[in-house]
Amino acid sequence: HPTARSIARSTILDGADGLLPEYDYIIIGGGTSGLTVADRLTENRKHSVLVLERGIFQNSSSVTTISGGSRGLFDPSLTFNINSVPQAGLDNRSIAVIGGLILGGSSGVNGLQVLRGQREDYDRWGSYFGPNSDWSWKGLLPYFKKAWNFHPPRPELVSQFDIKYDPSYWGNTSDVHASFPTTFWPVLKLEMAAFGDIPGVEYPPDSASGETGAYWHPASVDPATVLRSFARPAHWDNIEAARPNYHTLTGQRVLKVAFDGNRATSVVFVPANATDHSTARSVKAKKEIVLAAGAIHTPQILQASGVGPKQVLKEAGVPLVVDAPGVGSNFQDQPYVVAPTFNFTKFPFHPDFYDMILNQTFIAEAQAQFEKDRTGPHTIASGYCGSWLPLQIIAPNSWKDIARRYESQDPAAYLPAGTDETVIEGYRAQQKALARSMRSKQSAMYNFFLRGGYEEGSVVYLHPTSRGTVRINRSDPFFSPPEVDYRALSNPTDLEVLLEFTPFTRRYFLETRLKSLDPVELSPGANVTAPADIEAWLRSVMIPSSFHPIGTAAMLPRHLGGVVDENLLVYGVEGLSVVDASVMPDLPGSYTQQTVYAIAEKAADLIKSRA
Ligand SMILES: Cc1cc2nc3c(=O)[nH]c(=O)nc-3n(C[C@H](O)[C@H](O)[C@H](O)COP(=O)(O)OP(=O)(O)OC[C@H]3O[C@@H](n4cnc5c(N)ncnc54)[C@H](O)[C@@H]3O)c2cc1C
Repeated sequence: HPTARSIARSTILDGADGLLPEYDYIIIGGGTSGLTVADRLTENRKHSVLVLERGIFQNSSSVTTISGGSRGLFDPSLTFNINSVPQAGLDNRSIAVIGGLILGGSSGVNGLQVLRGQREDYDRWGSYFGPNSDWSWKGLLPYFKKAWNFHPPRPELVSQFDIKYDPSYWGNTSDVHASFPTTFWPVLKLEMAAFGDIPGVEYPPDSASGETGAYWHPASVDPATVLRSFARPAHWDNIEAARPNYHTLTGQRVLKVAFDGNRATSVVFVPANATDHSTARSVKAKKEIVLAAGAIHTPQILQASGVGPKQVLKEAGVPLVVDAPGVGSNFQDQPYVVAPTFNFTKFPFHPDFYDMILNQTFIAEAQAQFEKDRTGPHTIASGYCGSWLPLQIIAPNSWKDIARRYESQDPAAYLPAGTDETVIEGYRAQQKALARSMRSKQSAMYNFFLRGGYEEGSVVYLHPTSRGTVRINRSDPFFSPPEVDYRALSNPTDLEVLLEFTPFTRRYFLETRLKSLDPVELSPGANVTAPADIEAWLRSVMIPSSFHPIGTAAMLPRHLGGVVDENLLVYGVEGLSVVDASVMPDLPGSYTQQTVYAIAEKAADLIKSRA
């Protein structure tokens, strides 16, 4: 395929000795957003840029292989893994908080699913600033197009599986690729058609058209190599286009941003394996310091730098630069439940998803085919289809009451005790907007994603109402991981919504054409029907995360607890911005990577425009 343009190749510094004393821009975190922004800022070769990344360059097969989805998730050398605060709402379970810790960040370990939220999601973000904000579907669409290079599915797949797609929602110049495999599991056709048996479910023209419904979507796979397409190969790798103005220093943990008065002037860092400050160094930024350490670590770095809730900083002994109550508040992720799970006891389809796990002959044949011409089952990453549905389809009898009860809550009632007034006001604004989304046909609350096997059951709750926190460790702000508290199910609306998901999912299996496959419920079991029993089961199995953390440095007006403004500049200081998933004020009705790349593209334009 044509390489659309020259990709960056930063000089990768061998230790901190090659550092310049000063750069125009320093980017903290060489992940999904950080490498995208760094590439764009160095394109004209005028500005000097340093990327500081805690992980290292890793190109093992755990990163590149796409067959079966994320392998990095199971390779501890590629990720951080923090234990969350025990979750009172989840039988006191502690949850693994996992993200990419390599050059390329989470884009190098994620599940490769490429999904855009609904139009209303991005319009909602702008609405917090008023009617003229260009944070909107219309304002972001050019950046979605710039961020992604779409490759349509093969014609034979399109006709075999009735796939709808429309390239007009996509671009074709980026080196971040979105593509389809050369084959799909046969049962998916029936499973996708079954969604249409449910009243109200539509099939939009494309997964990226910003609508709800059932659809097929691509994966972040480069179709030319059938390897993972992610921020590092897309925005960093190309040796032919060396950019002398662009340095990358890997294996370094940023401890904090240092200020001269209110101006962010330098970044303090240590080798990633350091356990104290004795080897700390610092490097200066002339124009701007850009935070891109992800939604878990960006708030840690801000707080450790003196930008955060003043009480938290006081308890941690960190001198205050600016009281920013929103830093680390408003933490959100998408709860995930592997169930209800059904087994199709009459299953005339072969092959299926489980052949790639259990059938050694099949796996070997697939491997031979893949080695021959890079086609076949090994081109299948993880999920490529499912449904993203509004509450009124899921809960036809109760959606109005759920939305009404949610809207009438006191916004402070379920936030942590002592939450700042501005953060409460921000939640009040979100509450109004989310209640509207709950009533809208065009905002998805529920997602069922299909794998194409004789067993299915993967449900994601797209717009939880509970809000968590990410705080520095008060006794060791710099070297201990931050304290991550999902506060799962702290808002009772989440349980109300989730209690509707189980009967709805049962309807999908038992009251559509899928009943011809004699589905039998494996988990939690057909006898678990009383709300109290479903609740007990949910509390024991639900994971409050789909690895989509956001919101901890939210782009919201300051009086609504915002941390960054519409230009992504941190309030109350100068020369400091945030460009990663932390800035999303609330979740899109989809997974997050597609949106992170689009935000980063827009961020790069914003930064360049103030150069
Ligand atoms: C296992 C997993 C599966 C996922 N699956 C999907 C999926 O299928 N589809 C989808 O759309 N989304 C998925 N996501 C989410 C998506 O990948 C993320 O939303 C997105 O990549 C986040 O980008 P980011 O730039 O905010 O952060 P990241 O890409 O995580 O980048 C942050 C970078 O900062 C570095 N860093 C952190 N702290 C420091 C420090 N102190 N000093 C220096 N560097 C630091 C990190 O090492 C990392 O490289 C998944 C994520 C994970 C982890």
